[in-house]
Amino acid sequence: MTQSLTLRRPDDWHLHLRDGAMLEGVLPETTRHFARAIVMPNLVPPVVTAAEAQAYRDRILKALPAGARFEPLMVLYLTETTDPADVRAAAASGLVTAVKLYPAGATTNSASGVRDFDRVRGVLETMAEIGLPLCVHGEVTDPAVDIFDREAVFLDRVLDPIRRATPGLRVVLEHVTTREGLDYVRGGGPDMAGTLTTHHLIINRNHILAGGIRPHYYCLPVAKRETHRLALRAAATGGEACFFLGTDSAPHVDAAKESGCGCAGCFTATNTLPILAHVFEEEGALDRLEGFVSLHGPAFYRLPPNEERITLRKGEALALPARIETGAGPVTVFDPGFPLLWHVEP
Ligand SMILES: NC(=O)N[C@@H](CC(=O)O)C(=O)O
Ligand SMILES: [Zn+2]
Ligand SMILES: [Zn+2]
Repeated sequence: MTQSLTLRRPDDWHLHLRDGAMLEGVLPETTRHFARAIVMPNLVPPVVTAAEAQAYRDRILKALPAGARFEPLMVLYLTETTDPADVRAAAASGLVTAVKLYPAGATTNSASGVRDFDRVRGVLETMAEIGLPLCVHGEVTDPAVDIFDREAVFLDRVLDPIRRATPGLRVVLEHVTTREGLDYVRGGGPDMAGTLTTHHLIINRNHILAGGIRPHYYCLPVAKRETHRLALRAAATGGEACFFLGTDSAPHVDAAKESGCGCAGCFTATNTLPILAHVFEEEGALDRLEGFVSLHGPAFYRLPPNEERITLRKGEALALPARIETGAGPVTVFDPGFPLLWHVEP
């Protein structure tokens, strides 16, 4: 029985760090285990221009805990007025690693996102030309579409037309939650990838709604039926290079989650690796964990994998805090519902 596992240091290909006191509070939770992260730009106001990405990057580096080696990979928030020349320059200088598409109104802080996809055609063509990936929040916002169907409908109505109109565009379908999404990524060829979150491997929609409403399990895209969760687990643990970890760790203070209109987002930075080791062990796939957390992502983003190693060891159940205290307020850590026997060696 495997009791310890050494891997290249992982990266997180979809992370929310926020800003200010929240950034300071959550950043150590990620830098403890991860070498790099794709940092989502949905701040208020959003990170739209290269100059804004540079300033945000500086704030992240300033907030790093002493001794931490961590590289934030910056992302521009795509708006209908984004300037293709600014995107081109930001990519050429190495400042940005991707551009993020939020359909306007789809999720937290997405009001400045895209309504009319014809208006971003020039930016997308530039990105296809220079090979800069587009990270996509894949849900339609049409109020007539049931919230559980919004990802599947997005593939047909929005993503497929965009990809057909923009040959060569490299796309990451973020936080895939459905079989339809998985199959779309699998069929998309070498320019298509998908990130999978930690929490969608653990919860289905019953966990949110049965026996009482659980605001800390509410995120977008919302968790789907059990059949989808099982398909996500198979994709994560199956060794397919088109799938890799993007935790979508999305901190909100408890008061904003435990509310009459609670915010979407699960905070998983603290315990993602112990949870994933548990899942991969359950699936008899511990030998594939390194691919999922440390190799497939860099390969898609055309970056070298990390040289540093971490060791996971199985032992006594971890006593992790149920919430972390930040200067912005307490943030509840995602509860996987089982004891965590794997821990990352310090
Ligand atoms: N995933 C979430 O439920 N929330 C994210 C936004 C997002 O990634 O869609 C957030 O910023 O809080
Ligand atoms: Zn999203
Ligand atoms: Zn996110």
